[in-house]
Amino acid sequence: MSAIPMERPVLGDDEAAALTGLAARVRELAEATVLTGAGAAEAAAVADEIAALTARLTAERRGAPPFVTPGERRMDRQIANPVSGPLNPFAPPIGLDVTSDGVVRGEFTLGAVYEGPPSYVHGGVSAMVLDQALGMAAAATGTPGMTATLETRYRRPTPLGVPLKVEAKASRVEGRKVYASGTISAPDGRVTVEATAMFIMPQRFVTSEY
Ligand SMILES: CCCCCCCCCCCC(=O)SCCNC(=O)CCNC(=O)[C@H](O)C(C)(C)COP(=O)(O)OP(=O)(O)OC[C@H]1O[C@@H](n2cnc3c(N)ncnc32)[C@H](O)[C@@H]1OP(=O)(O)O
Repeated sequence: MSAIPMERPVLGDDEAAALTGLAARVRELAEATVLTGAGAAEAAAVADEIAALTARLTAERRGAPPFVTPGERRMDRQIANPVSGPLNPFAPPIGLDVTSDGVVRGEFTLGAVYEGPPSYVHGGVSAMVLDQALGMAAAATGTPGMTATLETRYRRPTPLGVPLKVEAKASRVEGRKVYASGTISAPDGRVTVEATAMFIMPQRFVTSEY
């Protein structure tokens, strides 16, 4: 069992907007950090200022990321999700829509902080994006689950700094197991990464509400 508590405070609109704004600034800071040409002295001075800001935020520290009141989908309460969560500076964040027929789609651009091979997206980042999109497609069947298997096929390098598309759909449900597949494609429409996955609704969630 995780040491992180499941019970979370639920943010009001004002606090969610303020923290989302904070996360956006930290995201910019992360990109500025990997791209800065500041010299050693300036980098050290900025590091001191950031340490002071971190101490200010840590003065009121929660045990786990908060939730917001979800809309249609229960999982949307997790605004610190590392793929789609606007509260998470690590997340691009990627807006993922689910159509009425269960197709998950999103458009996104990944910058320098997600670089793997020079000028291309890190393969683990692509896998993370696909895990989320395929997981949402699985959940759209009405049987949300944890990733049991995720297979990625990297057909060609995924470019940084250009608009990418992710798409996913569930293919079948077998009891607690849901199978899904999806792709990431480049602006020319060519698929760069394909994925298939199997999600399992944990036995413990069958009898308790997730
Ligand atoms: C929740 C809402 C989220 C909803 C949110 C959706 C969007 C979020 C997307 C991100 C999702 C993640 O990253 S999730 C995080 C990454 N994934 C994880 O950490 C999962 C860790 N693994 C587990 O917790 C567990 O092993 C589970 C839940 C996968 C299965 O546990 P279980 O429920 O106890 O399953 P169990 O009874 O043992 O087995 C049931 C059947 O599945 C098979 N089976 C079990 N595990 C596997 C496996 N890894 N690969 C293949 N097959 C497997 C068994 O052989 C058996 O087959 P048979 O006898 O029936 O033939």
